[in-house]
Amino acid sequence: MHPNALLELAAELVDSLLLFDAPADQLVSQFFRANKALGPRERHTLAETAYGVLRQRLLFQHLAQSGQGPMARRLAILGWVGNEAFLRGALTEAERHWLQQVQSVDTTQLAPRLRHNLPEWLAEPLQKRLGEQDFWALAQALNSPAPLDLRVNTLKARREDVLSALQAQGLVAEATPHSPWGIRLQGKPALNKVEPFVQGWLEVQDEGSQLLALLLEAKRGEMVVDFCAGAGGKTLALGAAMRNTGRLYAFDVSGHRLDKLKPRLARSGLSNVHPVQLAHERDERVKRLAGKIDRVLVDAPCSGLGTLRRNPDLKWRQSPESVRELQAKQLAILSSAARLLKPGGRLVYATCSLLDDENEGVADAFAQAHPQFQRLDAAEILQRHGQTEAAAAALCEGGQLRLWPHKHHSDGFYAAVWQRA
Ligand SMILES: C[S@@+](CC[C@H](N)C(=O)[O-])C[C@H]1O[C@@H](n2cnc3c(N)ncnc32)[C@H](O)[C@@H]1O
Repeated sequence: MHPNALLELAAELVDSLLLFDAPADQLVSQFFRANKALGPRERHTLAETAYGVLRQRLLFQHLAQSGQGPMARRLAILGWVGNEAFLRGALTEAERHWLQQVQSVDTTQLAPRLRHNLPEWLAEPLQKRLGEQDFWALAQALNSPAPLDLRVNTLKARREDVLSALQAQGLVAEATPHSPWGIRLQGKPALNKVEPFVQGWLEVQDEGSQLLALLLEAKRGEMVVDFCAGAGGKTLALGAAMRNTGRLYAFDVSGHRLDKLKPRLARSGLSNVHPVQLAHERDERVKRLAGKIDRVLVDAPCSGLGTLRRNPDLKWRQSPESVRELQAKQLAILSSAARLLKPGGRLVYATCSLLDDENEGVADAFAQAHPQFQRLDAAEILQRHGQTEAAAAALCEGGQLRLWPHKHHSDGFYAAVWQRA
């Protein structure tokens, strides 16, 4: 494709993402469906360029004030991820001159908001919690692309064997440091051409997300509920940990998300999973199972701000109001899900948010209202699964799992664990 045609498409995509009327990944998929002729390399350039603009939106909008022509084109030029010589082939003489000028701006001297590229309502609590040095390390990590993490389906394969199979295919793969099921791949190979993936030995899953499932320690033959199962990322990990025995309910209010679980279940070889669409968290089907369940995972709907490396649009689509609404929902779901547990049963509350309000805030409010639930130390659980005492402690704060992209190289995650007395 001619460089200018690709740049124009990038500008069109940037324009549509900046309306923020739907999640960026959905808009990108829609865009590719409407432009079927695009090859894999062109798709990569378009998606990464648009995501780059979302990540550094404040800086790029500031720098783009000086140029001419449509704003979206200027933003696409600034965010361009791909061959620079190719980009130059798309630029007019005036644009080349402008780009040279902006590239010489010393960005370290710009206002803080133009350097961290976070909305103030988000930057402020993070800065307060983490202190200057960690805050800037976090901001930098959040504005970088995430690695590709995979989880080995232990029902079908062992991690050592999968690593060898991936390396035999010429891929650079290594075991993740914390999850006993994880593999980190270098680059972004097309997984549908990777044999161990085709065989159902692997699922895409961030290492942190794997640790949330691990904290439940689901066992053979148990009754387990994944209360907010969505498309089943954690359900699949739990089903494999249960060695495909017992009964694993995958609850969710979204039929659309549960529909996405079904083909993944078929690939995984699991037959112990029962997807159930709930009307809401106090659904009759939840009440019928009250007191009967061994383990419940509540991977609550949240702001998703821990996944900004993958979903940079979320920082512009969330607000203090949306976080407040989520907090109330999280507490309602957790309180309802807790009723499912037998005495001695385990409850895990988890989010992929960075904010205390959605994490410790909700867990503390739940704990106060439910004295029959006793806290378990997440670090102790992780030590039972291959982490040294020091490594487990470094993943936790006050007995709760607290993963940060700049420290742990996973998405940001939180989890609290309780046992029903
Ligand atoms: C963080 S996502 C779950 C991701 C999923 N566990 C995974 O690993 O792929 C949260 C899910 O909660 C669901 N949800 C929202 N409100 C709910 C409710 N009242 N009861 C149960 N699930 C709910 C959403 O539909 C969404 O799929």
